[in-house]
Amino acid sequence: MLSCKELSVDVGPNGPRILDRATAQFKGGALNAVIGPSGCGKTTLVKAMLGILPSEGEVSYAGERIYKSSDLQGMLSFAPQFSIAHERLTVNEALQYALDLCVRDGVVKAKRIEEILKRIGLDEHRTKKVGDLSGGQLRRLGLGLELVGDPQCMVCDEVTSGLDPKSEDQILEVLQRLRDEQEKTFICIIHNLAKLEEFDWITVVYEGVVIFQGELEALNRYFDIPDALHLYDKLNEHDIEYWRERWKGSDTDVAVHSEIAAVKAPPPPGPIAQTWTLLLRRALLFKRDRGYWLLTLGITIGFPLLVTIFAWDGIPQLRGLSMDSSAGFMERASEDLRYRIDAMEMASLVTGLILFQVILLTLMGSNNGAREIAGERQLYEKERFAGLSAGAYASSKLIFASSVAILQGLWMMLFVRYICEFPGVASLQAGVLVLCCVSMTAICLGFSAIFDSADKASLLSVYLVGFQLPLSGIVLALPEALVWVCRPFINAYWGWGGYFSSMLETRLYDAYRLESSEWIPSAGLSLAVLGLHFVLGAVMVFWGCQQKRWN
Ligand SMILES: Nc1ncnc2c1ncn2[C@@H]1O[C@H](COP(=O)(O)OP(=O)(O)OP(=O)(O)O)[C@@H](O)[C@H]1O
Repeated sequence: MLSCKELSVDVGPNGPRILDRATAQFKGGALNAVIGPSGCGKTTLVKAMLGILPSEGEVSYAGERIYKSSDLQGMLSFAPQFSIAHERLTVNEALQYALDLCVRDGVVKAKRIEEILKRIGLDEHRTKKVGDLSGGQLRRLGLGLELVGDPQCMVCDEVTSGLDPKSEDQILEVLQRLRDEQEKTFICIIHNLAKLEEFDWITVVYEGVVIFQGELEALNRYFDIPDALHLYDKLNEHDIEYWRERWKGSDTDVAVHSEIAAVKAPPPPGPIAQTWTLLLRRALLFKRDRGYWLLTLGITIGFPLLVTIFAWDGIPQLRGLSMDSSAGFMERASEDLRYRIDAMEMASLVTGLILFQVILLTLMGSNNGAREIAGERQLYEKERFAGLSAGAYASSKLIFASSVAILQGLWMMLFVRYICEFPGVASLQAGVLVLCCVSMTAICLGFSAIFDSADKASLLSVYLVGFQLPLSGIVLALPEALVWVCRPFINAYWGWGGYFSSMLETRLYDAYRLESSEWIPSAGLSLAVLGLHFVLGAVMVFWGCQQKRWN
């Protein structure tokens, strides 16, 4: 079934070799165990075979060479060390969404979900939230999630580790029944050597090298031990070179299994159907995550309120200045010193208020995007391995986060404009504020797709927001040489400029011009630059989602 030849994994170009010329063959329609002391390279071996880790050497499945993970799609599934599913979904929902991402045919899906629930013994727990399951139930759900695509072969990393004996037996029973009734192949990394008699074929890995393959009896004979529990003591008696050479020179024939033909499941649904499924699941998870939606709602409503609080004292004068530009205004301003000072103060208040709106929108953008992908990266990697398209995933994240950002930008514009009676072209202001929030959301989503840790992505997003004010050069003067190095990348500058330009035909704009003659970008240019920021963010999201980020 699955086999590898001279497979090696190095950590980085000059790093240590953590898998060294491993050669192994796993048995089809059987329970295969992979054992070895902790840290010996079991996970590395299976991940290298599945194309999850870059490696040198050959991998084959049913006699066909495998070059990348996607070559195994529809034939093999992988259950990583820690079962992963969204904690806020019920067992039924987790399985249903996994099926929707993996299987096209509605009748097959309805039948399969019932079969899986019964097989993994979670039928009566189908309405329980994943987060409320016990360790054993969680592992069984993990298995159920691997079964949705009906793969011929399943690789399970420590599917029984850390479980009580009863739960361990339950899981092994599920695997054995699947082997006997459906000829499924399992390759399981296990730690409990007392359970080896339940397995048909055993692979021993030691210090990154495969040093034995065979049945339990042959293992006991080969290592000259009374039972498998003595294996690790025996391994310690010699160094790795001894064991490597002994296995190389041994006449044990591992090519004993007749090759089973590959069976490939039908292709998964197309990217549009997968995007739709992911959007539905994201909306449900958003609704269930009370803390997150309360925070999002809180900042969406609270931030515009904050802006108007800061505007409060100046609102009466603001209203006086906000009418359309009328003839004689400039003349009057230049004659009347008092009026001129008032106008300049108003212009500086408005500058601050616009900047404040824009900065708060970038903060909302960082909240929308920074944790979105990195926070569920392992789940995504697992679903991608099972057939989820990276493009569908990236699109669903962009659509969902941008929808939230559009609402936030619109609400900020409407609320502040109404309370402060800001003049200017409403559609331009809405466009600029919405795009400010959406583009920052996309950039932070990009960080979330590029970095493997949600904390790193959040930290970078917070720094980016923190630098908006000083690097925009609006309130604090930037050194001349830096102005046009920084500004093209500073969301807040274009948000501010675009908004200010929407007031071109008003007294406020003229009042600002009394104080400053600096160039202000037009609303059109600002919208174009913010649009480019969004495109950059979207490219980062698509590129980041294409990369492999397994733990
Ligand atoms: N990215 C990495 N960088 C450096 N060392 C690594 C990396 N990944 C794994 N290793 C090292 O390679 C060795 C094999 O790791 P692996 O996870 O394959 O072991 P394992 O046998 O599955 O361990 P366990 O049974 O404890 O899960 C370990 O010493 C581990 O520290």
